[in-house]
Amino acid sequence: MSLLTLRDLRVASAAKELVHGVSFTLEPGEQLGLVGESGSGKSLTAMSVVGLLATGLRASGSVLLGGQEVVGQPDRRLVPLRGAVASVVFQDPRSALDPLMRLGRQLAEPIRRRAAREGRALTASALKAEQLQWLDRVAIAEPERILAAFPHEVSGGQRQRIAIAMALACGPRLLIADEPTTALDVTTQAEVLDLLDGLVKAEGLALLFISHDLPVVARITDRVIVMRQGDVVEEGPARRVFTRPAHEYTKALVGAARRLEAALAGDELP
Ligand SMILES: Nc1ncnc2c1ncn2[C@@H]1O[C@H](COP(=O)(O)OP(=O)(O)OP(=O)(O)O)[C@@H](O)[C@H]1O
Repeated sequence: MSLLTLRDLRVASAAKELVHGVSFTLEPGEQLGLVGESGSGKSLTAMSVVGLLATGLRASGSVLLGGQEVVGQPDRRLVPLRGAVASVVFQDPRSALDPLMRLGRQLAEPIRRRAAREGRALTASALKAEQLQWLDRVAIAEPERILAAFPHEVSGGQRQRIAIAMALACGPRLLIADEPTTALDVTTQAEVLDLLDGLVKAEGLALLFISHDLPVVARITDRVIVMRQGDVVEEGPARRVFTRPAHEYTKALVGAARRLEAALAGDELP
């Protein structure tokens, strides 16, 4: 059974429809990219998967996550799916972190929730060992200082690493990453992306990776869906979409990415 199946997902505000019927499936362990310019409906599609649309927005159609319908379900039905089946890493790690709580306490929460779900007793020393293990897996140096720190006392890259650790510590089968590196500087972007890619593959997780950056998506996903103004305009293997785009809009996205790469490399622009 597919881990995730969207059938004719539509998202509308009181004023208008914003996502016009998106359908796709995601298999366990598969990495899928969702690309498109700003405002194309990527985030609304992704947030519909976990039933986290803003007030005033309504989803219709069907989203089956881990075999359970998400659309139209009350929060109490969705809470058990969040973290256990799918968890989310957002563009700005501050949205996942409480500014007034030490990072160690925040990281302890998903570790405790997972242990409770799995019926494991967790002693204080076992909890500490798991916290340190997660910090190691997200390549955080000075783990003791970081555990005792508040979010504003660590760098943006470290905040995102902690947010990734928290998302994975829940033990999900699907990780949704919504522009997870956009808020970081270029060097940190590459490091965090490699980290995310490595962890997802090591854990055998499915990934729904959202970005406007087609080359990045092509690098870490198997398959790509291209969205424009609330519609899917192209879907296919990541390499093929990047090297031989079929739709005019995808051609424009690829062309823009190539021009940017050439400019950064100091080549002459075509
Ligand atoms: N709460 C809301 N109320 C009304 N319209 C919204 C709301 N959230 C998003 N929209 C609109 O829905 C459309 C799709 O938004 P969405 O956030 O999914 O785009 P996106 O492709 O993720 O863009 P970005 O890359 O900038 O995040 C946009 O036109 C946006 O303005």
